[in-house]
Amino acid sequence: MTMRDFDSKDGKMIFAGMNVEDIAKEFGTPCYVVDEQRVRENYRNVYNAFSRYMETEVHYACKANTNLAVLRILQQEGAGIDAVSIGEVRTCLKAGFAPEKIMYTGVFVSEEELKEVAETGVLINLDSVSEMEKLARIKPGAPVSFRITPGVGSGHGDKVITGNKGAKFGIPKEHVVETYLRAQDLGLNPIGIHAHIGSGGQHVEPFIEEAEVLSELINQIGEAGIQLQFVDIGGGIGVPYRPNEDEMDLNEMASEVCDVFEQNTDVRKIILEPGRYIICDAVVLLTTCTDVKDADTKKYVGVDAGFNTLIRPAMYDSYHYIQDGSKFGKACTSRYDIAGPICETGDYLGHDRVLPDVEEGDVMVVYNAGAYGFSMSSNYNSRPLCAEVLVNEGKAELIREREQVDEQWRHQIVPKRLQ
Ligand SMILES: Cc1ncc(COP(=O)(O)O)c(C=O)c1O
Ligand SMILES: N[C@@H](CCCC[NH3+])C(=O)O
Repeated sequence: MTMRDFDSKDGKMIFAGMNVEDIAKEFGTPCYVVDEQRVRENYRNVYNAFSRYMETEVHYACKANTNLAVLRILQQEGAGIDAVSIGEVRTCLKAGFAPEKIMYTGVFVSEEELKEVAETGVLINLDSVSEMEKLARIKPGAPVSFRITPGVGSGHGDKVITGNKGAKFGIPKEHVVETYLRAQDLGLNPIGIHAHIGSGGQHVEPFIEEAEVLSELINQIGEAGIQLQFVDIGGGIGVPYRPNEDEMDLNEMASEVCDVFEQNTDVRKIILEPGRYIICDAVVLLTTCTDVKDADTKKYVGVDAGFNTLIRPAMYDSYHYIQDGSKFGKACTSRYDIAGPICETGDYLGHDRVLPDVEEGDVMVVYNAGAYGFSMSSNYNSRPLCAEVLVNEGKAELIREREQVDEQWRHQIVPKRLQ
């Protein structure tokens, strides 16, 4: 499979059965639009690929997108949750996830946050020795697992690789066994092991290497007298962002990774934490062309979404395919940079894109916008956070209202003497 693409009708793009221009007209732009059925399919793909081989739990990494409606859909599907903050834990509890379905994996966690998380009853996946010692005081006897640093990394760029030696995440693999024994001495109950090698990996091999490292550690921990109930290989499954890019073979990944655990360990339960794979291609960002500018050396399509709305191109130089949803399938005649309304030269959504003759008012569609799109958006330049819309069976519903400018003043205080 390659990148997901869409149908057209009368020159307009059809997303999940709806004309993107109609959605833009009804809800305004910029707005993120979620295809409910695709979220469900993506979840089922991961679950079905792995559950053929091992007892499987898919914990959606909700940092990718924490919209409550998206969380409800995944809760209905039977997903669990990977949460990184007390905010994410509370949001998922609000969405209806039972505490037993949520695993918390923080990094550099404050004692205050750890206490709050412990009170909710979710499983805590410890990231450091200090966090372990704190939790042993806060919640004696608590079941725990540990995030380990496997020395294997993979991802779409350096900024999102997490499993390499020296990374800020996890317990270095050389100290894993002593840490499990210490946890036991402190009265904690270690029941699992976890690693996450990075985000956006497109190759199976690093996941196999990760499984090999985890298997070796599971055995060493077993020899030290601690039998673990599950192995969690984290998230990181990439998706194609470019039209001809191939998808990583999920079935091959599942078969090879599970084979490593089955051949080498007694652990029969696997947890996965995909964020991107579940939500990325289920969402498009709609943004309206506000201006077409000829700037000597290049032409710009100016749009109403900048890096305040989608930061990935500016932050990681990430590629997002972009089409003119108002002239979908029409002959491409010009080359443009697509740039937003933020007062920074680095504010762009795409460089050098060949498109039909774009006109003001056209609805531009940014593909694969579901993962780390809205969840990384900001108020920079005092721009309100955008709307989110859910589409199902040809009907669109608002799932997040567009923020208003005055809502940005809510938490600010001007001292009396300055009033
Ligand atoms: C611990 C953990 N699990 C899962 C994920 C989800 O990663 P992805 O969205 O690439 O699947 C992340 C983010 O990189 C993470 O830090
Ligand atoms: N935010 C990154 C992925 C990192 C995930 C969190 N560890 C992205 O947009 O690709």
